[in-house]
Amino acid sequence: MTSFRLDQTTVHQPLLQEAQRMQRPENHLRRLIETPDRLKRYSIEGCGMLLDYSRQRLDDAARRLLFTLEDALRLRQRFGAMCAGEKINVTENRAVLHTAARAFGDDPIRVDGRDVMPEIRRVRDQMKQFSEQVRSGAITGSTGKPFRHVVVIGIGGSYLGTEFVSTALAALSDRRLTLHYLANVDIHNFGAVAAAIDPETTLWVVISKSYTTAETSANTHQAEQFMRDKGLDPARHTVTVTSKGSPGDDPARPVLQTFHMFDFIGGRYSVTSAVGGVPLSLLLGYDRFEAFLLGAAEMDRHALEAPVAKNLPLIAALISIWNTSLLGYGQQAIIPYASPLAKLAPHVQQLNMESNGKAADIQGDSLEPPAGVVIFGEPGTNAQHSFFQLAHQGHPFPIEFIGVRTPQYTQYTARSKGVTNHQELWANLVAQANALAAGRPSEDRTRHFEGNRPSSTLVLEDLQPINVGRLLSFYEARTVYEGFIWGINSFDQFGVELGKVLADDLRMRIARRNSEPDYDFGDMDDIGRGYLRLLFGESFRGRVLSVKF
Ligand SMILES: O=P(O)(O)OC[C@H]1O[C@H](O)[C@H](O)[C@@H](O)[C@@H]1O
Repeated sequence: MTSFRLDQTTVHQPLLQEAQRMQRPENHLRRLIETPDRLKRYSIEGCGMLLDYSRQRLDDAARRLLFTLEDALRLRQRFGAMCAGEKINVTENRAVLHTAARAFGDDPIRVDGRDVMPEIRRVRDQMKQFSEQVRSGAITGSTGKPFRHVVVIGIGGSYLGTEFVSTALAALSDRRLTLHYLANVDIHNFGAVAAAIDPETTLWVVISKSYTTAETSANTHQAEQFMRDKGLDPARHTVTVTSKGSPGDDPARPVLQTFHMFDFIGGRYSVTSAVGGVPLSLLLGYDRFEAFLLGAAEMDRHALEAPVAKNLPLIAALISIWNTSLLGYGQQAIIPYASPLAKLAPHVQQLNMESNGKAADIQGDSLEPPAGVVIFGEPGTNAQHSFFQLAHQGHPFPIEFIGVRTPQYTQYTARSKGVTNHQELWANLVAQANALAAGRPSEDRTRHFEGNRPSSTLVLEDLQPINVGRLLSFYEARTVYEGFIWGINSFDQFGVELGKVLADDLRMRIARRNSEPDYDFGDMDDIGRGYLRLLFGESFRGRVLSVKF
């Protein structure tokens, strides 16, 4: 039988032995990076990107073995099946076709025998037309004024990826239009947005695949009430991005326009669908959005076609598995030395951790230990001045650094200590990766740097839409490949359900108290009761609080 998960391959035990061998002092990264041509032999280029993994704890023997996983687990073949519309989301019996959202050829992509491309093209055309009409002022708010504020209401996959891309490309945006996000149900979030917009010139873009998400519903109600209070008709200031037939696609509740999402594109993989497409083409212009899609499509092809030794996301996935499941690191950081990529780590947190934080394989059998890795990150150099103390001397974690060769602003060239800001940034990027790898021994333990801390560096030429598209698809493909190696379904998310069910019950009880002031939560469990009493100004024991905190 062919294996579908790492720990069932014949190469698993040998890989564990290789990982053991890497613990020996002679395999310290300080030694590995001194081997001849290390950088040349442990870096690859493709799709306008460079991946340097010379500072990973790998030597030729370990790498050779790691690369055999491609064949043992038929990784690219499985990636191909995904792109061809096979229903690899087995628990939900769905195809996984985020790659179709940026496919531009004439080839059909079929699900259950039906070509999905005509619908995808239709939504793309709709986005192009709508964004052009809004940007030109042909479509206006209800009082005839052009839209100047776009508020995206959505959470999780209906928010994070778009925020990553809009932040990355903000320098190219139409400065007449301001994009705001309303994700959290926290009223502070709504209050801040309400204070920043001008209702007459505001377009609300409600994004929800299900259109039943509690936070999104609450914020949409809040927005509708706010518009009515200002004497404006919310329907004439709203578009929805949602699944066909959802409550957000109800002809009985008309809005300016509805853009469809499809069940074969999961929320966290949906940036290249209308989820990202509507806000990004409003902000940047449709042509820039399309350039972004073309970059993502190019990386999809690379991920599928490049042989393992030259395949950027596949190598990144193998390294991630090597670090997590073989060397035993439980965390990874993404540290872009480019502030426009500040929202990359929050996006990849959802993309990767919601996809791969799983305890069962695709056949429903237990995984011990569970799959997944904790991902976090902040831009450098800021990170150096906050948590890098721990990176250098505390509990170690692998890092993915990202460098950008040409910044978005090239006109500010004042020099400090003989260098420009951008050059200073690069000096730090290179220094950090070296310091982590090589360390610096000292007799004084407080000043001792153990080193041997792995990192990779991804270099992009610039932050134009095409490269941001490539980067987005790189992380998607990396996540998918990791899931294939662990043998899990990276496309469901049952782990988020339990908390929602419990919140439903609590919401009902709070609503009951709102209408029945005598209801004291008496039929609840002790701890839950205590917290709901607290919310209504009583102590855990049911007395009215005298001191407010
Ligand atoms: O797009 P929606 O249906 O509103 O879902 C928004 C988000 O909420 C859920 O809880 C999931 O964890 C996410 O994967 C999803 O993207």
